[in-house]
Amino acid sequence: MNKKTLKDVTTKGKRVLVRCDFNVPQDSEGAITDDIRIRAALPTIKYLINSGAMIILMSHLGRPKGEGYEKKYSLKPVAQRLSELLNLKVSFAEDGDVAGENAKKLSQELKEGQVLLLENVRFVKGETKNDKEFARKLAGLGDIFVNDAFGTAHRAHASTAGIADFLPAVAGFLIEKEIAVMGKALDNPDRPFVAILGGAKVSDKIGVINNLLEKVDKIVIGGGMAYTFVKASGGEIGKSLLEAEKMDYAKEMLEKAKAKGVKLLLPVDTVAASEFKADAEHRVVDIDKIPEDYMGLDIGPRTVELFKQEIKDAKTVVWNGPMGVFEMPAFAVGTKAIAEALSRVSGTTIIGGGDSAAAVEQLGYADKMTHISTGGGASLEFLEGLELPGIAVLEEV
Ligand SMILES: Nc1ncnc2c1ncn2[C@@H]1O[C@H](COP(=O)(O)OP(=O)(O)OP(=O)(O)O)[C@@H](O)[C@H]1O
Ligand SMILES: O=C(O)[C@H](O)COP(=O)(O)O
Repeated sequence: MNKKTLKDVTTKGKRVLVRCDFNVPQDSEGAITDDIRIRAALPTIKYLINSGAMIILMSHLGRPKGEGYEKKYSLKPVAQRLSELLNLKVSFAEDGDVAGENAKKLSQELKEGQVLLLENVRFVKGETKNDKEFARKLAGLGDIFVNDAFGTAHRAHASTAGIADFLPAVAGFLIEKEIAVMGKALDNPDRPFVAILGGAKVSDKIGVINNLLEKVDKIVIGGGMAYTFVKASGGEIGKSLLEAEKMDYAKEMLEKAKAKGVKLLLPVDTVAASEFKADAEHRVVDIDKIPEDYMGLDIGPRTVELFKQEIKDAKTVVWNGPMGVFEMPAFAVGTKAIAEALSRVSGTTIIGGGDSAAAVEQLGYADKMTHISTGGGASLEFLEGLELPGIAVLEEV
């Protein structure tokens, strides 16, 4: 990486603003169900503690609308978990303005080696708009900016990009590690190279397929991503997740794959449910014959076998996005089967995304994978070969 890191700057006695990606999955009560992203930030935070910096952490959580404090999206549970993991008090700036009076006061009071977490930066509209004034306000809290939020490095937001206009900006250890490991695996990948896409952020991630078709030998599409393709091919998808404006694009991608000789695989069957609920009535149906009032919430058994066959002999696999609503046991079968199939691949396996990583970890396959990236969309954009805005703004060596 040709970017400066933490080690290239003096941090002792400095207020260091660190952008992390603490966008962790939570249950309906707000309890954190997977803390990989918090643990992944610890090397940077511990280094700063030991170097005598005053540490001010920033993150987003979920996608609030930018209209001030909302309990559901508060980072307070993250402050508690972080404090347990560090075995150290982590102050929390309860502040709907994020960088308002309370945050200012608490950041001024920090002593060397102490840690403060700000509230969810997306409580302020200016964050996702990369607003200059909000970036300036955040920057006003510190002396140095460290970006360690690999999972959010594909967003040009105030706390990931704009802030670098006002402070010296360097990379944290997580960003450094992600780029090193993925760069090495993906620079000249062993083939067959297979990408598996799923999840629910369809409009966000469907766009990567165009570039992926230039890089991979096969693309396997499951999860919420599949139904737009099925519908675009003339299938009946009932109430399944659909990105209607992307249907033409999906059609184009199916044609492009054919023209390029890249195998693009869609599910052949699905577990369709009467509602989006853990105990909903459900049954297996053909992927293109989902009844009108049903929705596909997992890949079906024939699809599992088909996908497993395609993965078996791969030499490089990148997986992003679960195959179904794995948080509900009735719809977790496909994701579990794919995770298991990946754990047997002898080549390089890279898992990207908050939920995909959580699924692999919960199933006990984490140590069977080459790399579990903290980035979902970010790792896909990295794989596409795009420059991530949160990294582009950092100072060069
Ligand atoms: N068929 C489906 N219908 C609706 N939701 C689905 C379906 N399949 C998977 N999902 C949901 O997709 C979500 C995960 O998607 P997402 O695209 O956010 O992946 P991710 O691995 O978390 O990546 P990122 O870190 O980019 O968010 C899960 O909460 C899961 O329940
Ligand atoms: O989960 C992610 O992929 C990152 O935290 C980025 O979140 P976003 O897609 O809401 O920007």
